[in-house]
Amino acid sequence: MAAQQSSSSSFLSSCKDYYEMTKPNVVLLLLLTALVGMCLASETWISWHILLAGLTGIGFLSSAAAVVNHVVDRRIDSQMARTSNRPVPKGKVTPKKAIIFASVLTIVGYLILELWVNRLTAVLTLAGLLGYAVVYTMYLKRATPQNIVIGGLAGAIPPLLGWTAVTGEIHPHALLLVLIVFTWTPPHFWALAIHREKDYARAKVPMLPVTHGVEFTKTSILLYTILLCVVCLLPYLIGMTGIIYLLGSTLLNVGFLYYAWKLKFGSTEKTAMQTFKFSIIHLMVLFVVLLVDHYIHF
Ligand code: HEM
Ligand SMILES: CC(C)=CCC/C(C)=C/CC/C(C)=C/COP(=O)(O)OP(=O)(O)O
Repeated sequence: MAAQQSSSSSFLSSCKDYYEMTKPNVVLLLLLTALVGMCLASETWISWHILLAGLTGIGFLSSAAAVVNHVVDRRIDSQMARTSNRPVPKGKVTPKKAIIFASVLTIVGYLILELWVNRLTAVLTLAGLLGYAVVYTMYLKRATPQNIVIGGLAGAIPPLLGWTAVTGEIHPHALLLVLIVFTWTPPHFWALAIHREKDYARAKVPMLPVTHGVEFTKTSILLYTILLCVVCLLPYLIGMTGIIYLLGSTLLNVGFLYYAWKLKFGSTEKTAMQTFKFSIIHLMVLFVVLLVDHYIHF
């Protein structure tokens, strides 16, 4: 009885480790942006089977990319306080088992997209996986402080994946959604990188605060946030969205600008982390506002 109990609790804790490697919170936000891409692609309700198969396939391939990142980065992760407790550096999951898990997710996810959605979405999602797991993680992250600017393209692609899942075509409106996430990524990540600068320096990862200093990074965050405000206006200016989006995105952008300004000119120890946390709320609410605006269009 006791042996049975301990084997079931070790099975549960093993499931928890595999789940953790998929970066579930990141993948959930990626899926929200994909869902919004799907809904904005059509004037009518989208079919349930595209919605389910599309989100499952995109979710599986994004999760697979996150698992590969855990394996490739295990040395770096073991040297940073934020990541040293992850399942692979802790030895709770072997790299081999993690790669088998990532492979299963990749094959199943790809087949779902190829068989029940369309080939364009399957291929673009696979490109997103390779962009994050290979181009960003294996190369850019270790090579240049512009790593997250270029690598950010992989994380920005889900709205396009959602759009192509519904229409089978690449549309300029979908690319504009990608541009919003792409411009949002540098202030999102660099705020955290300032807070964790010592971690990155110790692990010898050339993140911007390590190579160019904290002040330069704060200026870059402010400039990208201003750029984000301009990019966020475009959907309204080209008639893609209505007044609800204009009001909602303006409020959110004022909030982001407030944090970016404070970080540069009146920062306390907490401001970088507050800016990072706000960035996540900003993107999440922005995409919900896009959705509301789409269905209640004045
Ligand atoms: C190259 C691009 C990106 C980089 C380098 C990056 C980096 C990071 C890092 C280092 C964390 C902290 C993770 C942790 O504490 O375990 C994080 C958290 C997060 N990121 Fe990003 N990110 C990127 C793109 C994105 C994108 C595109 C999204 C969603 C659309 C996103 C959503 C999130 C969320 C939701 C969290 C919070 C995770 C949690 O609390 O568990 N990130 N990001
Ligand atoms: C198919 C598709 C859309 C794939 C993209 C999927 C994906 C998981 C993108 C997220 C970007 C992200 C969290 C980067 C952080 O990596 P990091 O190594 O800098 O952060 P860490 O130190 O927390 O691991």
